[in-house]
Order: sequence, then C-alpha cells, then structure tokens
Amino acid sequence: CPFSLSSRPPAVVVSSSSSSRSSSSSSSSSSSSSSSSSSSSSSSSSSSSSSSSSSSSSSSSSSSSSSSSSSSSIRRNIMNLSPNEKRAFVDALDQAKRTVHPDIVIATRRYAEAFGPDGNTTQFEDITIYNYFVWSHYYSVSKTFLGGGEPSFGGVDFSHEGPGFVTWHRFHLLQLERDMQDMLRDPTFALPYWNFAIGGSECDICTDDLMGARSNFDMNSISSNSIFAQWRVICESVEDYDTLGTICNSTESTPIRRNPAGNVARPMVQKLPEPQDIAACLEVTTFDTPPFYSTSSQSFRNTVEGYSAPEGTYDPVVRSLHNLAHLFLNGTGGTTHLSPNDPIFVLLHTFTDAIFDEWLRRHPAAVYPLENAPIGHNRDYNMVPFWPPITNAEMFVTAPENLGYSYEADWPSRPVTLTEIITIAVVAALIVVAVIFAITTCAVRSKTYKMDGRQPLLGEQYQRYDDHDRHSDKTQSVV
Ligand SMILES: O=C(O)c1cc2cc(O)c(O)cc2[nH]1
Repeated sequence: CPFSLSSRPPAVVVSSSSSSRSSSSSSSSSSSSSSSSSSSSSSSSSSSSSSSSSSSSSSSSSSSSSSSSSSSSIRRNIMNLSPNEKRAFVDALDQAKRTVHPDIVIATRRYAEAFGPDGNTTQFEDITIYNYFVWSHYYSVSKTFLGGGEPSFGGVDFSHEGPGFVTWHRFHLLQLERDMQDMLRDPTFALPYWNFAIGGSECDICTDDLMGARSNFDMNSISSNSIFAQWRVICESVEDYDTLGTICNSTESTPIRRNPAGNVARPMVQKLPEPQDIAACLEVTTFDTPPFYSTSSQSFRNTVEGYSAPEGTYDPVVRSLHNLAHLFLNGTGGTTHLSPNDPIFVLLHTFTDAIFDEWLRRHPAAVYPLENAPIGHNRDYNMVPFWPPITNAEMFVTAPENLGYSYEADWPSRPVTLTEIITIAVVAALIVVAVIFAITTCAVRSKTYKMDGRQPLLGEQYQRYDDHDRHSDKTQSVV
C-alpha cells in the first residue's frame, strides 16, 4: 500500500487516533471505507454532509474524459453543481478548515530542535484538515535554512518548476479529498474544479454562493456574506522562517486577500487563459524536456504549469494557464507559500489536474524523466513532505483507471490553422468540380439516350436495308 494515508508527513507524527484507511495506487480504490473521522475539538458540524456528485449529464459530445466504473468519485465543474451541491461543498470546506486532522500533527521546528530545549519536549502541533493542506504546500516551497547568519537558500522547490509539479499537486489534492471523505463519512465526496480558461477579466466563481464575492468596502477583501470572509491564513511569517529557522505553525493570522484582475502594474495577468490555450497545451507531445525546469520548451508540464506559451515555447515573460490563474487572483492565492489559504487554490488545481489527466489519456506512451530533474522531481523520488513515502511515478497514471476518481469535462478543440483552411478549401473546390463534371456528364448521356429512344421506326435500319437491297447480289431471291 504505497500511499496509505493513515500516517503522517516527514517531521510530523501520528496522533493517537488512527484511522483505518485503505487505498491502493494500483487498484483504483479510493473509497476509504472504514474511516474514523474523529473530528475532535474545533469541528463545528456544518449542516450539510455530502456534496456528492450525482450523475448530471456532461453536456456535449467532444472528448470528455469519461468516468470509469472503477471510479468512486467524479470531479465536476463547480458551475454545474446545483445550489444544494454548491452549498454542501462550501460547508464541507469550512468544516475541514475547523476540524482537527485525526491522524496528523505538524512539526513547528527543524529536526535539530524538534525535541525542544530540554530534549524531551516534542515540537509538534495539532492542525486542522484544511490547514494541513496549506502547511504541506508551504513546506514544499519553503527556503532551506542554512544557519550561521547565512541567508536561507531558495533554490529548492519540491512542488513547482519541474516535472513533479503535476504529480505533487495531484497527490496533494487526493490527500485533501480523502481526508474530507473521511470527515464527511462519504466515500463519494469529490472536489469540484474551476474551468479557469474562460478568458476575460471576470472571476465567475467569485460569488457568495461559491468562493466569495468581492467586498463592497475593500477591493482586496472577500464579501462578508461569504463564509470565506471568516477564514484566516496560516504560514504568513516567512521572514521569521527564513531568518530564525522556524517552521510555519497552525496559528491563524489575517483574512484572505483577493483582487481578481486587479493587478494594475501587470496588465498581462488581468485576463484569464482562453479555451484555445488548453487545446494547444493538450497537443504538446512531450511530457517534459531538459532541463526539466521552468525554462523547458516544448514541455507539456511547463506549458500547463504556465511558464511557456500555450503552444509550448518557453518565454521568460509569459505566464499562462495555471500560473496565470494564480496571478490573476492577485493576493493570497498568487503567492506560492500562502496560495492554498485561498480555497480557490483547490478548484484551480483540480482543473490543472484534469488537464494533466486528459493529456495522459491522449499520450499513453508518455515518459516521466528518470533523472536530471531538480531535487525531488525525478521519477522515483519521494514527494516532499508526504508520508508515508509516495513517488512521482505513482501519480503518473490515468486517474479513472488507477486512482479512483475521474473528471466530467469537455475539452475545447484546437482552432483550425490557415494552412488547414486552405487545404479544406482546395479539397472542397475539387469535390465541387468533380460533382459538376459528374452531373454534366450524366445530363449529356441521358439526353443522348432520350434522343436515341425517339428514333423513328423507319430509320437507319431500313435505310441500311434499302442499301443492302441496293448493293446486294441481284441474283438472290427476296422473300
Ligand atoms: O509568478 C508566478 O508565475 C507564480 C505565482 C504563483 C503562486 C502559486 O501559488 C503557485 O502555485 C504558482 C505560482 N506561480
């Protein structure tokens, strides 16, 4: 069982309550059947229970990644949820924000100080399910403390700018989804997604029934009608972490900041990606290319992450797809060490994962780099800070068949190129000419035939008969 979730991330210990999770990366069962979700302490029972995704038709035809029978949860477009389902999802997130994680505690000091000044006082804390989701992302991007007055080293990122970007965030979401399934006692609970590739400068999910509208009083805040206006962020004291060598703890501080499309200093991030950007990205044929970094060209991973143009060409000033959606949010959700504090992070990343899954489906021979990727990003490396160990390779598989979830999604088709338009026009013209030729030929033949049919009975034959008579041997008798 390579990623049983009954345990903890590195530098984190399991609390006494143990849940009996079972999941297998190979068997596609994500149903955490016998989940003991002892939502101890701060759990306030939010009303509704499951935002379980019932049926609902995936609209149109195109290539929707179909749900397989082996999938126990179906991730759907949040805009397609019913009002009750929307409310249930928002409530479930809020419940996760307030429910202490039944299995995990976080380390608040580095290993050297993990047992306290007396060597006997462990420096661990309880943390809520949602805040653990925030903490693990922070931990993966945090700088390395070097001590001795040296500035902390920021050259390591376990979850971005490398092939592990897609696999790391996939497991990150899966862990949250399973924790929430346990909390809700609903193994079919599924995280929805935000189709951020809608172009324009409107945040369609920024409404009070979903992720919170903009406050009327502060451009950078969430409306007080939204439950998310009550949320407080963790991991804000980066200065301390980098200079004192402390680690983010579970202390909550300020409200979420968000000002969609409001970055006046950077017009390029005032608009969301376009649908055709997804189509172009899905056509990039190679999963990742050397140097397996944010400078990679013709790399699907770097394209969906958003350091390349949608067609796959690296350009240092370009921000597209996932990165563009983060930067568009312009606030908590646009800062790497804080971004999951804004719950839009969940929906932005489920959509990024949906693109990854569709790409895997279309490129079954895809290869994940074995070596030469940044630290933590090689195929068989464990992803930091997840525990028990789970490798990138284990998440590089199609979700419906292997991981127990699927996406209900329609994918935009690539716009037709000028060359294709010209080719189509030429072929169409040739067909028209051929049809006209065929019709004309038929018409002429039919006319000839009709004229033949109107030949008088005494025609050529008789003339020939006459001729025959005229030229034949006169000695022959005529009957
Ligand atoms: O500047 C970027 O491209 C950028 C910001 C940002 C924030 C975030 O939380 C991410 O996960 C990625 C990211 N990229």
